[in-house]
Amino acid sequence: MNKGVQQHKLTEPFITESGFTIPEPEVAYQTWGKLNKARNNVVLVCHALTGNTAVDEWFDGLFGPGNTLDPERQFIICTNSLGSCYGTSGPASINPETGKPYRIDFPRITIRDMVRMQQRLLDDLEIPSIELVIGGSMGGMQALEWSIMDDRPQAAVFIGMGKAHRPWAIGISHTQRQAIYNDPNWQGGYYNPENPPRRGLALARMIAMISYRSDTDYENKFGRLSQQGDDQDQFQVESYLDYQGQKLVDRFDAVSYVRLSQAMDSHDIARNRQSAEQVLGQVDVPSLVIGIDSDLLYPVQEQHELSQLLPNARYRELQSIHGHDAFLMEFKQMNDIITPFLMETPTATLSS
Ligand SMILES: CC(=O)SCCNC(=O)CCNC(=O)[C@H](O)C(C)(C)COP(=O)(O)OP(=O)(O)OC[C@H]1O[C@@H](n2cnc3c(N)ncnc32)[C@H](O)[C@@H]1OP(=O)(O)O
Ligand SMILES: N[C@@H](CCO)C(=O)O
Repeated sequence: MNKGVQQHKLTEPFITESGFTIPEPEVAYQTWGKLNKARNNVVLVCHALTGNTAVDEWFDGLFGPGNTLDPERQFIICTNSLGSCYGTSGPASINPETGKPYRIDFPRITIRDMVRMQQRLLDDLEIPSIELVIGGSMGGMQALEWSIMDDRPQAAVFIGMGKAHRPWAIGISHTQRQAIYNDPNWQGGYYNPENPPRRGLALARMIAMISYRSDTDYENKFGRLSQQGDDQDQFQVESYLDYQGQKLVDRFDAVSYVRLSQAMDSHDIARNRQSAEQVLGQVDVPSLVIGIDSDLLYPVQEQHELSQLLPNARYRELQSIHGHDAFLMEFKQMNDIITPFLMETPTATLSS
């Protein structure tokens, strides 16, 4: 667990959209800066699929005076998402009924469940207003649901996602889950904890890493260069993907990966509501929708569409060879785009 992570036990059980009760829900979170007297200088950052609460590590370039995240002025908070494996209730948490980790018995969850869990934490922390909610990818899906489900956000930034997970992204998620299910160690999700489905999870990450980057990025990084592998010469890109797969296996839980990717597939702001036009048409929060010109997973048409459906939104684009993951890398461009938006947004603490 990262230094600075706080564990918060919710007083009431948490019931998922699917009707499953988590009797002793916990939320892990981290904060930076101080809450002001009016308690309205809160910036809620929502992390992506395999992220954790350490915003200062994976959004480090957004921190600093005059940047998007400024702990001198803001109270920045990030919770580990429901279903993840960095401290918030998820498949690796202990099921009080059995005394063992839930694993595959942890239910399917949705992006809205994640938001409802965060709402409960912010209620307990007595936070009445959110100056800014921001996130990319799965984090952007949560930020968007926040702006629909809660009237606390005063401004919102959505990066690299759209109003719903489209079949292209669902298909890529499905392929990754199949890689996990097809690992002989998976055993329908009831695997021996000593023998988790490492190869399946590694393969899932490799597939994902192709969808997160771009042809130009890989061409520039690797070309057709080879290097010595375990038993033979291999292309550098092969070695890189093997490495990335292993790196995730060393830090992530396979069932969390399955449940979080299913949650992303559930993302559809129109689900069990009115049409997307009607739902988004009612969101009057000043919003910035950021696309990435090389994003293969969530192409910029999705962010254009979102910005057009939100009445108070503007669209900006990152120019990057890095593909979808650019939102975790192109910090200068992001600050240059986001800080003017914040300056023009009449939120309580920025304009005072
Ligand atoms: C507990 C935790 O740490 S959680 C960390 C939080 N993680 C997140 O929030 C997820 C979001 N982060 C990410 O997705 C990524 O870290 C990103 C997008 C920010 C950056 O991606 P990276 O993987 O660091 O960058 P990149 O694609 O250039 O890969 C660099 C790594 O590949 C390795 N690599 C590069 N070329 C090769 C090769 N040919 N063969 C083998 N390995 C290679 C590098 O040595 C480097 O290794 P390191 O990560 O151990 O330093
Ligand atoms: N690279 C991100 C996922 C892309 O949104 C992560 O590992 O969380």
